[in-house]
Amino acid sequence: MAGRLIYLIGPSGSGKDSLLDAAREQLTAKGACIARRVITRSAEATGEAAMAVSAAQFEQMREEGAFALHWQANGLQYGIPRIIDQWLEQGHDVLVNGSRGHLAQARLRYPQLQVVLLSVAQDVLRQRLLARGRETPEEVEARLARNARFASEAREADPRLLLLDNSGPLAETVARLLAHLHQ
Ligand SMILES: Nc1ncnc2c1ncn2[C@@H]1O[C@H](COP(=O)(O)OP(=O)(O)O)[C@@H](O)[C@H]1O
Ligand SMILES: O=P(O)(O)OC[C@H]1O[C@H](OP(=O)(O)OP(=O)(O)O)[C@H](O)[C@@H]1O
Repeated sequence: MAGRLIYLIGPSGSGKDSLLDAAREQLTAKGACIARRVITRSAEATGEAAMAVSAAQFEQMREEGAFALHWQANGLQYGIPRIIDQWLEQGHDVLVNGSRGHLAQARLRYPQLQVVLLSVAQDVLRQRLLARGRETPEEVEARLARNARFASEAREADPRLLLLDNSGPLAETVARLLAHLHQ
């Protein structure tokens, strides 16, 4: 039986990477797989279990069909490796740190994908992004503006989606994600 594709979305800084990292051990123990993103940012600034490549390398990988999904956001290119199709065929659940902007296209390719939407109050979000220290204050504001643009879309989102608030402790968000996946 095919596995489920869990497409995790939410504003920059809402905790997508943190959630996947914190849940990694328990998820893999249950046979789930977490996609490793390919991103055109430097390895130092990747700050996660992602593969950093140059724009030229990304383009070559894209042309060779290396990606199941790929998109552009925040001035960067993001790719989800093709191996997820094999994992899904083998019956593994697959979790992807996805893009809100790419959701419609992702659904075309994976009509059964399940959306998990992380949310965090905007002021908490600003503080977390600044504290993360990866972007400049201007880049943080651009991410917050991008978030605002998606806010209305989220309200009319897929009724089957799981809405996860991550304004509280990360461990609680992890527990709610695992409970949802195992129910
Ligand atoms: N529940 C939480 N409580 C406090 N800080 C959090 C929580 N979740 C994430 N963070 C912090 O917020 C920042 C942004 O999280 P990150 O996982 O990088 O978000 P995203 O992948 O969605 O951009 C990181 O510094 C992270 O440590
Ligand atoms: O369309 P959006 O929902 O805004 O998403 C744009 C991109 O931002 C996130 O990546 P990344 O983790 O690189 O960025 P972030 O850490 O700044 O959120 C997410 O995984 C997308 O790849």
